[in-house]
Amino acid sequence: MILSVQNLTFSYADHTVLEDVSFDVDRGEFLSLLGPNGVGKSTLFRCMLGTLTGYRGRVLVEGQEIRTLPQSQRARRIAYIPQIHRPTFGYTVLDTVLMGTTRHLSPFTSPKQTQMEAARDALDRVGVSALSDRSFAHLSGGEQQLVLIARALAQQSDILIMDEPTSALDYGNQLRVLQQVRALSREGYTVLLSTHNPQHALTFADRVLALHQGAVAAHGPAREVLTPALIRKLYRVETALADTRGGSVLVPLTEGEK
Ligand SMILES: Nc1ncnc2c1ncn2[C@@H]1O[C@H](COP(=O)(O)OP(=O)(O)OP(=O)(O)O)[C@@H](O)[C@H]1O
Repeated sequence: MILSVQNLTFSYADHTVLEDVSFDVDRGEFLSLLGPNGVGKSTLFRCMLGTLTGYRGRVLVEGQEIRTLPQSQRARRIAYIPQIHRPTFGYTVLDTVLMGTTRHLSPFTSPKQTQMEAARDALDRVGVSALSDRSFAHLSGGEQQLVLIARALAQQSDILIMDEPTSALDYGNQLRVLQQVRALSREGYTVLLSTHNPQHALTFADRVLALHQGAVAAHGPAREVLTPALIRKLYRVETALADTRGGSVLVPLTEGEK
């Protein structure tokens, strides 16, 4: 087990968002986090990243409480991959990825050979090294998301936290990014990824953690816990599960079909 969240309770002022949340994550696992808008997915991630520290309970990374680690050590263990945003700055793709290595740099040094190698290797790993000299701002959303993943890999952390990385992407780019993320987990990276699309969890994740009203509603292998009953509880919609050549598919039921 690489991560352990134990009895985590977090409140913003008097608004309790997470209450007594516990789960473990194994090395190399791809865990998908599901739950309705406002349930506390981002809040949970921010506690796990050590950026929110006022929680009760424990967040342990290989037995060490995350909020007691200095920022540089936290970044060595866990990388956060943000949603894409439209940047106004004019960095190249390679410079953007090099920023993932800056905890090794002082403001007065230029990237060393090893950092250049880490950045180029990371771009290569996610299949976008051909974009190295392009302007990051001018890439498509899918390409930008892959570059942000490369930046996290260049940071050389072995745990990747991704908050709705596919929300701004078209269908093809969503699948390409998720395939890439799954490939990284098969290489040994531990991935926690939140999504509003339970089908993505069903197709790509090993396990699912579902939050409902601040608590864990389900936790286990994606194909076992992602049932129409859970979907109804989380999202108040009716679905059916269909077996296809490509795996299980959640099908929304219309009024007449329920
Ligand atoms: N800085 C803050 N101060 C006060 N309340 C906050 C703050 N950030 C989030 N909240 C509240 O905490 C709750 C959980 O928010 P959070 O962003 O973690 O949910 P989420 O599951 O990630 O939502 P979404 O799926 O819509 O992105 C919400 O009710 C939100 O309004």
